[in-house]
Amino acid sequence: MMAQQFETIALIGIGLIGSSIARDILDRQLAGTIVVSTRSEATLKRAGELGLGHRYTLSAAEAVKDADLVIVSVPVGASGAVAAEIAAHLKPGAIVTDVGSTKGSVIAQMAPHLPDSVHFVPGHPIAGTEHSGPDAGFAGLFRGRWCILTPPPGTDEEAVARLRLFWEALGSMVDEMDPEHHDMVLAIVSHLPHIIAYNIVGTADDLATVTESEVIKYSASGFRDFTRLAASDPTMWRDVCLHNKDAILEMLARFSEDLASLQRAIRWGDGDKLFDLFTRTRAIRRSIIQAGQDTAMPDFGRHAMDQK
Ligand SMILES: NC(=O)C1=CN([C@@H]2O[C@H](COP(=O)(O)OP(=O)(O)OC[C@H]3O[C@@H](n4cnc5c(N)ncnc54)[C@H](O)[C@@H]3O)[C@@H](O)[C@H]2O)C=CC1
Ligand SMILES: O=C(O)C(=O)Cc1ccc(O)cc1
Repeated sequence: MMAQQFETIALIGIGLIGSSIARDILDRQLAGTIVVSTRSEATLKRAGELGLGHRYTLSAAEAVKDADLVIVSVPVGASGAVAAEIAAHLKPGAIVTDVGSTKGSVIAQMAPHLPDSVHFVPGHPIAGTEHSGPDAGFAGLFRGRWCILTPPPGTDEEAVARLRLFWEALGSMVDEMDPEHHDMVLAIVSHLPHIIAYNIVGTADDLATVTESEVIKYSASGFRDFTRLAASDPTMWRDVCLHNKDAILEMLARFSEDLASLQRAIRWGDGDKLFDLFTRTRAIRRSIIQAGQDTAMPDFGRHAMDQK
C-alpha cells in the first residue's frame, strides 16, 4: 500500500495500458476514486466485471468532470477526438496526460482543445505486450520500465513533478525530453522493429502458398520472435505509422540503405564486413542485458506473454 496521490483519476480507454494502470492504482491505493470510460459498451462492461474502477461511463465528458488526473489511453489517432470531447468538462487545475506511442502528433491533436486552466503533460510508458483489451492488462507491467514525459515548454513544474511521482509509484523510471526527440528515438527502437516484423511475417505468408505449411512447421525461434511483434494490435500500429510518419520514413530510409549494404556484402562474399557487423550488434545485445534492460522485462511479463 502507498499513499493516495489523487482524489479522483479518470481513465479514458481501458485496454492493455489503461487496465494495467487501473490495476496498479487499485493495488497501491493511489486514488480515492477511479472513473473508467471507454467508447464501446462491451469493453466498459468487461472493465466492470474485472473490477477495474469505482464508476463507469460511456461518456468521456462525464468521466473527467471531478478528476484531478485524466489519463487518455486510446489509439493515437483518436486522441484529438477525445480531447475535443473532454475539454469543456475538465476540472480547473486537473492534470491531463496520455500514454500514446507517438508524441508530436498527440500534442498537435490534443493541445489546441485543452483549456489553459488544466496542465497538459504528455507521456509514454515504454512497456507493453502484443496483446490488447482490458483482459490483457496486468499489475506490475510498468515496474522497472521507463516512462517518458514530454511537457511543452512552460508547463507547470508541480504538475510534471506530480505525474513523475505517479509513474514512480507504478515502479517506472521517468525521463523528460522534447516530443521530436522522443519520436525519432522511438521510431528506431520500437516502431521500426514492429514494421520489420509485420513485413517479414507478411513475406513469409506470401511464400507459404508455395511452401504450404513449412513456414509454420519449421518456424525457428527467430521467426517466432517476429510473429509475436506482428501479432500486435492492427488499429494501434496503423495509427503509430500514420502519426509518426516523418521519423519512421527517416529511419526506414537509413534501414534500407544499410540493408542494401548487407545485401551487397553477401552477394560479393565480403565475410569480414558481415563478421564486423555481427560482432558490433552482439556487443549491443550484451550491453542491454548488462544495463538490466532485458531482465527488467520482468519474468511475470514474459510469463504473461507466453500464456496468452
Ligand atoms: N500496446 C502496447 O504495448 C503499448 C501501447 N501504448 C499506447 O497506449 C495507447 C493504448 O494502447 P493499448 O492499451 O495497447 O490499446 P487497446 O486496444 O488495448 O485499448 C485501447 C482502448 O481505447 C479505446 N478506444 C479505441 N478507439 C477509440 C476511440 N476512437 N475513441 C475513444 N476510445 C477508443 C478502446 O475501447 C480501448 O479501451 C495507444 O496510444 C498506444 O500507442 C503505449 C505503450 C505500450
Ligand atoms: O511488445 C513489445 O515488445 C513492445 O514493444 C511493447 C510496446 C509497444 C508500443 C510502445 O509504445 C511501447 C512498448
